Amino acid sequence: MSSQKPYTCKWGILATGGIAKNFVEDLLAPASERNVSDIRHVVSAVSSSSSLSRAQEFTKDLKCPKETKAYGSYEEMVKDPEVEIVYIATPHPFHYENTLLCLENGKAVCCEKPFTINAKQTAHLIKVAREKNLFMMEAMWTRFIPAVLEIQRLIHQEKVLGDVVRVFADLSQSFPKDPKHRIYAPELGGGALLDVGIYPLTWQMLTLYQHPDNARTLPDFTSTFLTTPLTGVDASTVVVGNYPKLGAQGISTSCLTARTHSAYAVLIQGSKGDIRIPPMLMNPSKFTLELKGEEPKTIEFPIPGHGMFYEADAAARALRDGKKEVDNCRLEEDSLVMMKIMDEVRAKGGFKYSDDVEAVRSGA
Ligand SMILES: NC(=O)C1=CN([C@@H]2O[C@H](COP(=O)(O)OP(=O)(O)OC[C@H]3O[C@@H](n4cnc5c(N)ncnc54)[C@H](OP(=O)(O)O)[C@@H]3O)[C@@H](O)[C@H]2O)C=CC1
Ligand SMILES: O=C1OC[C@@H](O)[C@H](O)[C@H]1O
Repeated sequence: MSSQKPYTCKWGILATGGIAKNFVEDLLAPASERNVSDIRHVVSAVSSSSSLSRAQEFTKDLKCPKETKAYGSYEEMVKDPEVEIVYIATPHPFHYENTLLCLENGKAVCCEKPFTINAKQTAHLIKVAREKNLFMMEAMWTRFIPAVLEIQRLIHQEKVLGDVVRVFADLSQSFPKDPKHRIYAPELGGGALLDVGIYPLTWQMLTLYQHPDNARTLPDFTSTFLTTPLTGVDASTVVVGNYPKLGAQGISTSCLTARTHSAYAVLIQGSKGDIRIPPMLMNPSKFTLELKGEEPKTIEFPIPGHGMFYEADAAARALRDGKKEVDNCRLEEDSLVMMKIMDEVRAKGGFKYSDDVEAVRSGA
């Protein structure tokens, strides 16, 4: 074990909903449980736009240390000098303004997926982060999960599957048909593509777009976007990408009214065999490698918690090292490209959110 003092990363938490709870539980988990000793996380502050008491209850329920401050507004928290980086956990339409608020107050940002509603908003955030020389990342946690990194190594460096020819990825969950729930509500950025479809698309990016022989060359896309009469958002979306440099195809599907089949959530097929990932594809802790003519082998990467600490660790190391973005989730080449693809899929489907939700600030 290194004798150097670990780098302390001081987090501010913006919003107190479902995913903020998981993220904070992971920040508070001892880093030693995942064999990490070079960094540590501190929850310096929690803010709620609802009320101070909601922020206080959140810190109490999650057993945050007594030093954790509670704020009844996001605006107050971003002025706290003890906060180094803010984790944004509001519904997607607020990511753009929330991130600007943080950057304008000199804070680094780790913002939940999707980064914003559209590519224009993401491009503006990148411009502001660069002008202010601040670290920023999209909290696409899948990109930092150990099993995922191992799969990338196996197929890109070791080339265990030979030529990768096809990748299927699906995230489908059957949600209660509540038009007010953020998953269906257009004013909260509802719809399959932005909420769940981004994950199977991420798998296409991780395996094919980022393949060294493709070198982040954009694929040719075809897509279908099925809207629901409930609220008009997409309930089911399919995106197929052709990667001519690889001779490969990626098929990404998502649905709000059916569930991913238990057989696999991701199937990566190559000339020498395949890799199967069981549901759920966001944070897999195991996968099965089946090479032609060999017995299938399941490889496990246990996750001692939700698995959100891996993205937090990557952010902390980047801050410690003075970097402005993380490696496996680059701002222009990964997050902005993802938003451009999703813009295109929505445009082909003839779907737009309200002007308010799609807006960028004037002069952006
Ligand atoms: N990485 C992952 O696995 C997951 C990521 N997500 C992402 O995280 C984001 C939040 O999702 P989730 O935690 O499920 O959402 P919740 O509805 O559970 O929480 C959202 C929180 O945002 C704040 N908020 C501010 N303005 C509003 C508003 N007008 N309406 C509703 N909430 C508001 C509230 O906190 P307060 O009152 O304290 O300000 C609220 O509790 C989404 O963008 C989603 O894509 C979601 C689930 C899983
Ligand atoms: O990121 C997510 O992953 C899990 C889903 O249930 C949730 O709606 C989504 O936001």
